[in-house]
Amino acid sequence: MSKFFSVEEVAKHTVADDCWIIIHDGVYDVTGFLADHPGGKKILLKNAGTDATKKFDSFHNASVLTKLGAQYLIGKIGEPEAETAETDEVEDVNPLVVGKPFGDMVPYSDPMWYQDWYSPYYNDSHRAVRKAVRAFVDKEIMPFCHEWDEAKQLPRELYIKAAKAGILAGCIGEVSDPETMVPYGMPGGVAYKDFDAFHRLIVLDELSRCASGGVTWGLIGGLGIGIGPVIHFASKQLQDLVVRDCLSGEKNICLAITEPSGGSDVAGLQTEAKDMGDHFLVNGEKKWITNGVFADFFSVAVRTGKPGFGGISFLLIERSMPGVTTRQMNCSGVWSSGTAYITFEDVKVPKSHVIGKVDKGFKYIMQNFNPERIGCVIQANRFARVCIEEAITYGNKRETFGKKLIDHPVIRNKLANMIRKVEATHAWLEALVYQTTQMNPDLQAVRLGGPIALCKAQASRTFEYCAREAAQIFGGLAYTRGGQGEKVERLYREVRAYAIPGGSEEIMLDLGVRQSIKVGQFMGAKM
Ligand code: HEM
Repeated sequence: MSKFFSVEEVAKHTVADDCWIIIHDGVYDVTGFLADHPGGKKILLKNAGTDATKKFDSFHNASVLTKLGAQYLIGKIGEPEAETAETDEVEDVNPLVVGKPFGDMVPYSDPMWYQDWYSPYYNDSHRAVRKAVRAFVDKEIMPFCHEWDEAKQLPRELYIKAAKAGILAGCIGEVSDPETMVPYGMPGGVAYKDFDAFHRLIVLDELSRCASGGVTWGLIGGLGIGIGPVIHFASKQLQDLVVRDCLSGEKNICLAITEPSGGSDVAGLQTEAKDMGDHFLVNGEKKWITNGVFADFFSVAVRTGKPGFGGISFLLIERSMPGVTTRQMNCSGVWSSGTAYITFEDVKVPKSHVIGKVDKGFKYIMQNFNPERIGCVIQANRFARVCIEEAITYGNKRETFGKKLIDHPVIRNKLANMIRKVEATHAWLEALVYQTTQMNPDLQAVRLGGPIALCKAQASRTFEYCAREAAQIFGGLAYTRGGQGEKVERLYREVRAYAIPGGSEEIMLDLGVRQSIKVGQFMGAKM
């Protein structure tokens, strides 16, 4: 039980060897912190013995108190509360509430169905997943994103914890044999057979609330796209080798397609796999490979046949195979995700490690693109949403020219434009995800490829726009790593990691129109 102090008692502790401060009704003895306070010693002494809540809030994120401040907390202002008898009184019901709201209610900081709008897509099982993943992210991820980014890696325990919480399995497509391949239950206690595309959307969306592409790419980036070819096209033997270990967080897999000579032009890839009878001899380089720094398995696109898209195959390469080397790349963002430059030098890959059929790899790459791009949309749009949340919250506390930022029409105009883009993108995303739950999978590549490509470009441009506008609202704080502008500064650096990989905006926009025109022609459009 905490100790209680009166305001008068705190007011007696105002000198360098005995300095107390009140923040949000907590009493902090900061004597031992004076020399280390990043904002300086004098400012604490100037406010010693007083309630400095307002000033504290204007200079810090709330997390500073829970993370760093906790060690200086010595008690609370007030008196111990008397035990209250339980009553049968009915709680006040807010007349504005129409359903079951969830989250902190900052406008537009969550999708509208969280703020209790009616939606045809979600039921109680989705609410259970939402709650479970949010609790996990708030406790296990959110407080540590900055330090993991600076350290350029995620702790191994995070993969294990995320696996146990069902988050790893909740971010990939359906596996053929969940009984043996999925080691833990799904989030929110939902049965595997009932876990649908909207549960998956929620898992990734909630995960992205951490506002770190380093964390999302680091935790599930390589897994989500690297395991796709394995679960959909590989032999049972390869699936047994890879899937369970990756879903238990013990091992990592990545997808290696892009090369130093080209990214979006997949058909031009050059890494060579020479048929040597009982094995392939692989030589080549891969670049910008998410999770490549620490991956145990690599789903690698190689050239086994003629030039162009007809001569590409997929091989499962293991790090333990001699000739595999990876090094960390220095990118502008997503630091903790282990982006790698990989060299394969005379790597002998047994024929049993061919994923699917030889020379059919291009088709597998194409099929992998739709879920990958939907994943990019989910992350980018949640990041854009975080920019709205941060900007609204900051705008309500920061004052300039005698009034709060939010009271300046120019700031509200910025927010309005951010909001309309994010909400439009989210509605399109949900409509597309719904199609994936209804449409014959063979039709999806043709009918959904174009709209998903356009939606990816829509999401990354929305993200870029919102990161820019939030950075303007935060001013210098978003130009400095850490502190109050931490999330916005980091996200601003990470925009390109969504606008380029998985199909650059330029390719997405062009593909979206080309494919829609073809579909229109097949459907008899008179153009
Ligand atoms: C338990 C009490 C406190 C703790 C643990 C604490 C911690 C910190 C930390 C970690 C920073 C670095 C920036 C960040 O990470 O947010 C910082 C900066 C700062 N703090 Fe505190 N602080 C405390 C109390 C206060 C109080 C009471 C004031 C003012 C009355 C204050 C004024 C400042 C200022 C002016 C900065 C620099 C902000 C900037 O760089 O823009 N701090 N503090």
